[in-house]
Amino acid sequence: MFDLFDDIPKPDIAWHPDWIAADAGSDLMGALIEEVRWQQDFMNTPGGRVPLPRLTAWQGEPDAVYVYSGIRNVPQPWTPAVAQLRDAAQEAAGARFNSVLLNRYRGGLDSMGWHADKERELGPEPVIASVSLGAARSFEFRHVRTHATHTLSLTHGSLLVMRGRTQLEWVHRVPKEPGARGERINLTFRWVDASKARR
Ligand SMILES: O=C(O)CCC(=O)C(=O)O
Ligand SMILES: [Fe+2]
Repeated sequence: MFDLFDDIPKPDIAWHPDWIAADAGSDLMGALIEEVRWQQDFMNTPGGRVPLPRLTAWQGEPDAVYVYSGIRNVPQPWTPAVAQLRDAAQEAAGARFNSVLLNRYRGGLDSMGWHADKERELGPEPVIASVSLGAARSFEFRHVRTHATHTLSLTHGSLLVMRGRTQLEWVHRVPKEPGARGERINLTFRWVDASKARR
């Protein structure tokens, strides 16, 4: 039948809300808080250098060098809980990952602004596997041309796989939610081809 809404674009994603059981997810979150070397990074804005509104870490193979804001980021070695999640994410996504960006949202005022993960070293149609633990937060997609939006609640133990043209056609963010209580950790597993990096 003719459907008025057939034209509304949808991001190319796979969504597994109950990917990790709640107890196992809580154990993993505790391990990640302990074993990961969390750091406070800064970004350059017209108003000066400001702290990112979250803690971050970058792990992976030594050659998975990632350049952003002109900074060459050499990954930290894999730690045990991260490596365990990487193996499971590879299996679920049917793709290989040589690095991961970890984000730690300390509360509802921590956030990540609109962006697409489309650095050259990720290639044109990257598969990105995003694991969420802890406090559920909204994850919004916005279509770059139509501004259509799509919102998911990234719950404890969930896996979101983004692929195909998602990074070309959509931006995404984790908005501030002053009412959200508690910490959240997110891991986005990627394949970085350092030879494609801008130099
Ligand atoms: O915390 C999230 O769910 C988003 C993470 C993200 O978009 C990224 O690391 O590029
Ligand atoms: Fe992202």
